Amino acid sequence: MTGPAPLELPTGTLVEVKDASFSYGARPALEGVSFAAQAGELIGLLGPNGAGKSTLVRLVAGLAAPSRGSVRLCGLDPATAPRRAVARVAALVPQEPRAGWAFTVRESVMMGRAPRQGLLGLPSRLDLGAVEGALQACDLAALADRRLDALSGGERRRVFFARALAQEPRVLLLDEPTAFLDLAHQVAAMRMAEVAARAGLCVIAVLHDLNLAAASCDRLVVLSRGRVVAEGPPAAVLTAERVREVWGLPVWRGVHGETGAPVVLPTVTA
Ligand SMILES: Nc1ncnc2c1ncn2[C@@H]1O[C@H](COP(=O)(O)OP(=O)(O)OP(=O)(O)O)[C@@H](O)[C@H]1O
Repeated sequence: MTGPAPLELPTGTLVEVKDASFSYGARPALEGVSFAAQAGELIGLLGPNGAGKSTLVRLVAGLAAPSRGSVRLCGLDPATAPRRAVARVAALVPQEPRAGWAFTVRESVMMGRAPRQGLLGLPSRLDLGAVEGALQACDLAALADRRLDALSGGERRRVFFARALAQEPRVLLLDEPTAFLDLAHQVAAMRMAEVAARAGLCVIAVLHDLNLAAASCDRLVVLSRGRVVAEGPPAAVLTAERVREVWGLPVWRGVHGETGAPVVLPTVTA
């Protein structure tokens, strides 16, 4: 990665969710979920609509607290730790990030530095370097002075990714990083996630494209109705039986001739 490297790379388990449950009012969204994620791993979080993927990401980011069980993020309880402390270890790119449309790309990426800046918010050399590194890593240098409202949807998603990188997190949480992207940019987004993981970050990405997830991720975690129903390497997790069970869809399951990754294709049309 040409972007900013964390100063001290942690190793081992960075995210640990133990027996966590969460409900929105009376409606359970997660029930007894356990999983752990390590530094250097790219994990794909899969499951049908409403399975609880975004809710799990919100628990890991500390935006909600489990009603039962526990969540640890780099040794912190993310729901009760100071937000600045959480933001120094984890960056979340939500499905629909909030954005100030009048800001330029560079200014938006600089916002990722907020958890590391002093009270006056004046950018240091480190801040400027991190921002330039993130702009380069996300191929945004040529767009740096454009306003966000003058970008395409796909370009804007790259800005949010760059803002998260500029934050220099240990854990990168990506909620549907490939949504609304064309095929080439979907692949580019997953490549950026892979590069971040190879640089030592723990990357957890919510994904709907099973084939893209299988081609990119080290490990897949499948949620269904608020529970983890499978976890492991893509080839072990993405069987035709499991896809039929979890997504309710019969599929042909093959293996990519060049990469060896599993490939699934629906065998029925709507
Ligand atoms: N703010 C909310 N208030 C009430 N219920 C909610 C809220 N957000 C999510 N839910 C419910 O919680 C469950 C899990 O939702 P969640 O968004 O975590 O699923 P998801 O797997 O991310 O789905 P999708 O793939 O559609 O984004 C769903 O039944 C959803 O309707």
